Amino acid sequence: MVVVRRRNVKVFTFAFLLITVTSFLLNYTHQVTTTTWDLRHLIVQFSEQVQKLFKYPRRPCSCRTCISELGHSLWFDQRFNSTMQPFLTSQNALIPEESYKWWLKLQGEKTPKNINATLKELFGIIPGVGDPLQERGTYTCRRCAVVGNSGNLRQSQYGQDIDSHDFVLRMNRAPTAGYESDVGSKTTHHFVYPESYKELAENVSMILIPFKTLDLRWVVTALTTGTINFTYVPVPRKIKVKKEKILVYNPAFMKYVYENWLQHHGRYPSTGLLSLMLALHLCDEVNVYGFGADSKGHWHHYWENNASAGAFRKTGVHDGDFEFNVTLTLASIEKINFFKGR
Ligand SMILES: CC(=O)N[C@H]1[C@H]([C@H](O)[C@H](O)CO)O[C@](OP(=O)(O)OC[C@H]2O[C@@H](n3ccc(N)nc3=O)[C@H](O)[C@@H]2O)(C(=O)O)C[C@@H]1O
Ligand SMILES: CC(=O)N[C@@H]1[C@@H](O[C@@H]2O[C@H](CO)[C@H](O)[C@H](O)[C@H]2O)[C@@H](O)[C@@H](CO)O[C@H]1O
Repeated sequence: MVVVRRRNVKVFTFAFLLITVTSFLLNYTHQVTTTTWDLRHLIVQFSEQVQKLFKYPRRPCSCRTCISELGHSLWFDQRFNSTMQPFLTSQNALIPEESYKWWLKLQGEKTPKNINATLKELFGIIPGVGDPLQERGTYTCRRCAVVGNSGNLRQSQYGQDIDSHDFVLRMNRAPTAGYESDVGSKTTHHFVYPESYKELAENVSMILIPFKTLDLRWVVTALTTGTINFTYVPVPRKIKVKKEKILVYNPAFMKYVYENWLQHHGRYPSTGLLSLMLALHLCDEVNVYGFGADSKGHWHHYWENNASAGAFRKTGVHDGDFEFNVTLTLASIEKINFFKGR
């Protein structure tokens, strides 16, 4: 009788400990699971969490999985470099010589102004710091939607889903007015270069992607004298964005994207890939919308009716197919979620 009771106490103690430790570990990872008393399932979960705890004593985020956690895909681990800085800031405004040489060739500027003087002038006008996307809170789950401009967004009804993210990143001439049910209405960050600039709402952060020295100088004049109105096409003389809302994409990060992720395909990365890569480094969960062709194989923009338009794949500046494969591979290894639209 006493022996049976002792055994019961042992079994009870073991079950109690198992449940306590498992729930602690699940809590530790903030993993959302449905309650189940299937012992085998519980043990598998338990061992997975123990493995994670040993692998990542301090997890980088509180989502179910965090993008920057390595060890799941060799393909990803060989490309992802968490030390690369996506933004130039007033404190980090130095472009390494090798990156600068590469970047200078992108648009073949004939007589570029001195880069250090240009950056000094720029960061004398914009603070280049203080944006929520630059600051990594400890132990949060930063959910980002990267919204490309593909026609596959039309009739997708993704609007509400896109708007539910903490950060919504859009680019170039993308409109939301009139397309809300498919693309949403929230924008926290908008990627532009002088030739693709569009007026932004007051609360939106503008991320300038500079492809040449003139692009950096354009920001200065567009906020002050309005003297630059032409690059390789006409560009707006003035922009209405608040100085505090302007961020600058790092040319060294651009080179990293070109080498590590694009493996030198195309002349340089597209705005879409540059946006996606920035999100991969700054967000914990990335959901991708509006990339790729529509179901009929057309590569037009969602706000245009010309189904045969497909500059993204035709100009030869970007390798649209290679870029799209990188995106699909990221989705296949569950680093991003890819929403293919219609
Ligand atoms: C004529 C031309 O040069 N078009 C380029 C335009 C154009 O300069 C701007 O819209 C400004 O007017 O910009 C581009 O980009 P664009 O503004 O077209 O689209 C943004 C990003 O969305 C993805 N995309 C777009 C259309 C489509 N059918 N499938 C897609 O996957 C791509 O990742 C794309 O980068 C650019 O900057 O990269 C790429 C385009 O090639
Ligand atoms: C249609 C075309 O080939 N235009 C190029 C132009 O490319 C565009 O550059 C943009 C950034 O400035 C952006 O990357 C866009 O996606 C590209 O199509 C530039 O390379 C420009 C440089 O002088 O030359 C134009 O012919």
